[in-house]
Order: sequence, then C-alpha cells, then structure tokens
Amino acid sequence: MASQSDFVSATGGVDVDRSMMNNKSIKSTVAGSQREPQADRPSITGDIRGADYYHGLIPRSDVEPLLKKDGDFLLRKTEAKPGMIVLALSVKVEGKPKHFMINMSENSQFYFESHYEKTIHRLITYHMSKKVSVASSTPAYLKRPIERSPWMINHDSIVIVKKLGEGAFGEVFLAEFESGKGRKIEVAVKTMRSEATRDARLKFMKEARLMRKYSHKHVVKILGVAVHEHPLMLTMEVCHNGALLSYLRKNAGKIDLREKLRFCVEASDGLAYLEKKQCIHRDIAARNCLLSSKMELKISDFGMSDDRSIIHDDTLNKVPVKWLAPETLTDKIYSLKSDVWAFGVLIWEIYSDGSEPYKGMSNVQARAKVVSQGYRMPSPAGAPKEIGDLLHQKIWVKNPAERIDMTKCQKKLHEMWEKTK
Ligand SMILES: Nc1ncnc2c1ncn2[C@@H]1O[C@H](COP(=O)(O)OP(=O)(O)OP(=O)(O)O)[C@@H](O)[C@H]1O
Repeated sequence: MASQSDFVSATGGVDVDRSMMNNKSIKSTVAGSQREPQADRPSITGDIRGADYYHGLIPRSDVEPLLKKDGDFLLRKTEAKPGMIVLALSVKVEGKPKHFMINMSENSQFYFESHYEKTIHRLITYHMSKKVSVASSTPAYLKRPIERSPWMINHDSIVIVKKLGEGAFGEVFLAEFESGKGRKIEVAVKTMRSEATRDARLKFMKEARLMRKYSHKHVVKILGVAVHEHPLMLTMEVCHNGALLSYLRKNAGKIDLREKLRFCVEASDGLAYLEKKQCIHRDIAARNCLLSSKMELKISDFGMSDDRSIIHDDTLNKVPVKWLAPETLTDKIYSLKSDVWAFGVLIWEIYSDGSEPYKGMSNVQARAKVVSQGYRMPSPAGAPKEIGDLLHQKIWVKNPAERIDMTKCQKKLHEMWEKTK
C-alpha cells in the first residue's frame, strides 16, 4: 500500500473521489453507485479526464514499467492512505519513479510547490514548457507524457442497458460501448463496488491485465477497462446465454450427450490455449464458463489466474475445495496440472447436469476422502464410458507429473467428438 511518505510534497492533495463525482453517465446508469455531486467542491477539470497521460486508478506496479526514461511522466489517482484518494504525478527521476501529489489551495488553484494554476492540465503544461522541476528537492522535469493504452476506456463511453448478474465484487451489466468514431457495440461490463478493498481492486485489475493478453474463440475476450472513476469497470464480450452452470441446472435432463460433449470439447479448446500461454486459471468450474448467443462455451473469470508456472498460495482462502487437486489440498500448489484436475470436475458437472460435486459431503469430508482415501467421484449416470475412463485413468490421477496435460486431453475429446459425426 502506498503510504504518505511515498509522496514528495505531500501537503494536502486533491481528494479525487470527491472532486470527480460529476460524471453524469455513471450517475444515471449504474444503480447503487449514484452519488450526488457536491457543487461547493472544486472539481478536477474535464481536461484531465480526457488527457492522454491521465491513467486513472492504476496500481503502482503497473506505473513503474511505463516510465522508462528520465522525464517520462503520467498522472494517476491513488490511495495515499485508507479512504483518501489523491492525484499523483509519477515521474522518472534519476532512474527511479517518483510520485508527487497534486495539491489544491484554498482558492481552488492547483500546485506542486509554488507555482499555481487554475487547472491541472495547465499546471503540468507549465512545468513541461518552462522546464521547471515539480519539486525543489529533486530534478523532476516533465519531458514525455506517457499515454495510457487504448484499452483504457472512459466511463462516459459506456451506457448501461440492464443487469446480467452479480459478481463477487460488484454487478455485471449489459451495456453499449461507444468506441470512438461513433461506433456502438454491445458489451458486458463487470463493475467493482467503490468500497472494495485495495486488494480486491488489484485482483480486478489483474484479471483485466491477464485476460487482455488472450484471444481465443473459447476464452472470454476483454475489450478494455474504465478505471478513472468508481465503479471500476471491465468491459468484455457479452455472452447472452449466461453461466454454463445455470444452463445445465435449468435444462437438467434435456441436454443431449452430443451437446455435453461439445461443451467439454470447447472448454478443452479454451483451456489448451491457456495452457500453451502458461496461464494457470485456478478457478475452472461450470460457474465460470459462459455461453454466447450461439451457445459457444467461453472460459471466463480470471480473477484467480496467474501466468507463473507454479504458484504456492498459502492462503487457500475462500477457495472452491471440491475443484482442487490433491497437491493443492495438501501442499497448496497450483499448476497447469491442477487446472487439469479442475477440468475433470467441470466435465463431471457437465455430465451430471450441474449437480454439486461430492454431494452430501462437506468441504472437509471431500478433502479427507480425496487426499487420504484416494476417493474419486463415480462417473455421472449416463456419461459415455470413454468419459469415465478419461476422468479416472487420466485426469484424476494423484501425481500431477503422471496426470494428462490439457493439450492431450483436448486431443482425446476431439477424437470422441469425431466419432459422433
Ligand atoms: N461476459 C458476460 N456476458 C454475460 N453475462 C456475464 C458475463 N460475465 C458475467 N456474466 C454474468 O454475471 C455473473 C457473475 O459474473 P462472474 O462470475 O464473472 O463474477 P465474479 O465476480 O467472478 O463472481 P465469482 O467470483 O463469484 O464467480 C455470471 O454468473 C453471469 O451470469
């Protein structure tokens, strides 16, 4: 967490949350996030919101790689201390990123130390054009504004249409996104409640950052993030038929074996792609697969994902125990192979119409049976023998080194699919 001492010139920064409350599109669209603008409070001028070097609430870890040479700078908002959001100018100074709070005077002028301007943009332009350091104690000259990437979008370009669902940190909406040039596209918007903790916000941003790297027919595509104001938003392709789990449950007994196999094949396509990208998903389950308007399956929910090869996670907090591999349950190790195990549970969910795995067992009981007794769920009633064999002989194998990988799993499922033609 950024502390007050991380900032040079930390004398009463601009409280961004309060000064940026005038965004009409959010006020009028996202229920529950409405806040009244406070007319008596000075507002950060619109020129900053539109400024290319304004990056909104991006985490510090994302800022530092952007500043490459001395004089590179960008503007962002940050939590200087819990509950206090301020504007900070991040500048590369003598090889290191430094962060300067923007201050506001009694008569609503903006300044770093001694030069005052009516708008932040003018203040930055002054320091840039006059080559005046923003702090007397250090040579912080503003040379190159670093533009935010095109996937950073403005709240103003999102118009909410209706609610689609409820996520862990906020609601998910159907929305219209105006992508410059007056072109409107339909998107799903995942929001994050403004009261979410800093950790939750970082997790949200991480999901966006990870998903943005991937492009596959069976992986939900992220289009951009809006982080300038609350609620934070992540825009992604919309999947009109919602979560796979709900579909399986709603249509229990009516989904034929061919469609179930297709779901398994498509999930394996998305997951084999992620395996090639070395992305560990960590939360593969029917609740985290979505269905497009054409009923294509898309892997979603990257909140827990990581692109490291092996993750040792001590917390095991609020984790979905019944989807975890034995090595995760015992040693808290996540890997591409623990994703394969969870994929097995997803196959099981698909063939059992969305039943709860290890039904009738608590998490503690399921864990004990899997780890100590080598228990494996029986193949769901009606599932083809080949599916049962795949689960029991290849996927739910105790030793991750002996467990099948996703690419081979995909191949096997495609072979089964070919036989149905
Ligand atoms: N791209 C999308 N298109 C259509 N509906 C979606 C989309 N993304 C999410 N939803 C809907 O919103 C619900 C919640 O989304 P999601 O599961 O991603 O949130 P979450 O915060 O990750 O929740 P959790 O962590 O509890 O799984 C989904 O079950 C689904 O109904």
